[in-house]
Amino acid sequence: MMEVTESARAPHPGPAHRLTSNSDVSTTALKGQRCATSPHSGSCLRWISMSLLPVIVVHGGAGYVPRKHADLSCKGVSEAARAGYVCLRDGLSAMDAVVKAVTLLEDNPVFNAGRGSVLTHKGTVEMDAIVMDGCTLSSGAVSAVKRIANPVQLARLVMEKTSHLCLTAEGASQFARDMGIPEVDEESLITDYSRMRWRQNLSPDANPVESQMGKMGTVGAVAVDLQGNIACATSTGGLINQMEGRVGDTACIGCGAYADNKVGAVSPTGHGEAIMKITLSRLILFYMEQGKSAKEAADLGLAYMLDRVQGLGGVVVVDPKGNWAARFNSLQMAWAAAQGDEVHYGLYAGERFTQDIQQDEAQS
Ligand SMILES: NC(=O)C[C@H](N)C(=O)O
Repeated sequence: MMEVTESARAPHPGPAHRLTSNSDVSTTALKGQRCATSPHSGSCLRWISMSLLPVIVVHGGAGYVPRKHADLSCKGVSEAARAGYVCLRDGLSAMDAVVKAVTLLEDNPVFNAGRGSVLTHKGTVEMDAIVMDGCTLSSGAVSAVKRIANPVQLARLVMEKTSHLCLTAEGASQFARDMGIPEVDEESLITDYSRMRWRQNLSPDANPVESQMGKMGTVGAVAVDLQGNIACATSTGGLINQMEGRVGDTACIGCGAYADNKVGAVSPTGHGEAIMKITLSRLILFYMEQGKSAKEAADLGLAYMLDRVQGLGGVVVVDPKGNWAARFNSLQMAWAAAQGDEVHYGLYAGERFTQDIQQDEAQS
């Protein structure tokens, strides 16, 4: 994994910051667990941590974050993690929490998802999103969907209201209309920054593959709730100047997300074609099934992707006990984790800031 020395960058404005020197952005194993059965989950048996649950970990995309977006990215992921954590603390499900967090990130124009999505070669917005429930292995996804503000919510409806796993393009739009989801003006999803980068990449001497790393910004979340149920969600505008109709990893189960109460959950970001070639999310969970920790498995999966298909990216990972990891081999990845009434976040490798959630709530 890329080792970046501790950044001189100041943490984003806000109370109660401290910079830790902990370069291991993941939790350690814990003591004191019990086994429990949820009234909602039938036969799902889970090991529940007394101290590490609930937990949510979010990311705002791997790649290079422009300097002017660095603080906004950290603020965005911290707020999303915090909002998801409040859901969990209030007893809502892991699925509620990841959808809440990803919805906020989609609404934030700093990220490449929902509002702020990158543009296709033709200058249009086509988005992919997925959710997965680790108790039942139910999943829902949409791909190449247009003119809706929150694709992650549509993905959840695909999971809950249809017998399918993925709806695409016009079929997904028709389903959104059937579900009463309002259509938004495409312009409202497009930022000046996205349009500027689209124009730059239309020029004949542009290198769109290289510039992918300039704004990846896909968003995602993984969570374990108080019942020990696990869920994940991922949402993206895709790759800069991608072909119309391109379906990336985000809409594909096992690639752009996977959650299983027995093992953990993964939400990745990075070059979608590389992620799909090695089915990154499921691969990382496979390593965890073999006994690797969340951090070890994340590093092994990312190293394999780099070695085998020269793909860069990042992941957030949780296991059923609430151990988590945020790992990446790109230059940056905005991430945040909320656990034990603290939010940890960072942007460069080895960087970790911490805020106290209760103290912040008392001050606001
Ligand atoms: N920003 C990203 O992570 C891109 C996304 N994985 C895709 O290829 O569509």
